[in-house]
Amino acid sequence: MLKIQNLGKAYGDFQALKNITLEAGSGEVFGLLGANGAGKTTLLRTLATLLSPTSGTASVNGYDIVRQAQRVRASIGLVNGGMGLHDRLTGRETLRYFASLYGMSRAATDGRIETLSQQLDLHDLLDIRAGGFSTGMKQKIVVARALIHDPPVLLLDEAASGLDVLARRILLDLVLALKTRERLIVYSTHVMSEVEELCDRVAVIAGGEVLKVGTVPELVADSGESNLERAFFKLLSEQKQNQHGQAVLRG
Ligand SMILES: Nc1ncnc2c1ncn2[C@@H]1O[C@H](COP(=O)(O)OP(=O)(O)OP(=O)(O)O)[C@@H](O)[C@H]1O
Repeated sequence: MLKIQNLGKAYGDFQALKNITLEAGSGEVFGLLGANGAGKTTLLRTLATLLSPTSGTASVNGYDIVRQAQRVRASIGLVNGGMGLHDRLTGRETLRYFASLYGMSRAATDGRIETLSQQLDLHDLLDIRAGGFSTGMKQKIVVARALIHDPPVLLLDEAASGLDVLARRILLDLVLALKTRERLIVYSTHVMSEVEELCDRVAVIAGGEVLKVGTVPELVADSGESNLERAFFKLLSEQKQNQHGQAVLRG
């Protein structure tokens, strides 16, 4: 479902992603765990074909992110921090508008809205204008909007950041509700508890590199530490020591 091989992305001289190699399959919630600036957004935006890689390859749902960008876009839903809702449109109008961008018929759209409404409990907000939504309601419609075309891959980039405690709970419950055998969910965050609750496997990312991939229990056990946060910081300090060692060797 997702295959990334030696993917690199440079902004000018700055290498934001370095040789990322990862695989994830349908049915998984796959976490990208990293501090601010680790490269999570760059990676997700590259997979979403919004940025071009400068080296390596990746495929999403079997489609190459460079050569088959249109097909990749049809295969993904992307949720990032920004809500970007139009205050004057109701929930239903928002979803219909996005469905029209995907070329969906009215019948297919209304069927899909009904399915999403049941899955994500949207009943209360379909016929209210977004201007009157709570943050939690907005979050629900933003996730529904990303899923209107029923993509097999959902990319969530720090989707819970900036949400109040209630909206955050709604988002995490949505992710759990959306987990099906047919769908891959990639969930980027810097929050350990979100990874512990949601993710089947996680890639720890720092300085544009993947430091380790595994389940939370595997990462904790391999580190010899007592929890994910400690395991995470140990990986980061090992990376720093390696970089320091390499710098010394280079003289
Ligand atoms: N357009 C850009 N030009 C130059 N450098 C950039 C650009 N976008 C991001 N960067 C740099 O690339 C690195 C990775 O940024 P990125 O936003 O991908 O990280 P992140 O893990 O998503 O962090 P955050 O959660 O803060 O967004 C950072 O050092 C950032 O400053």
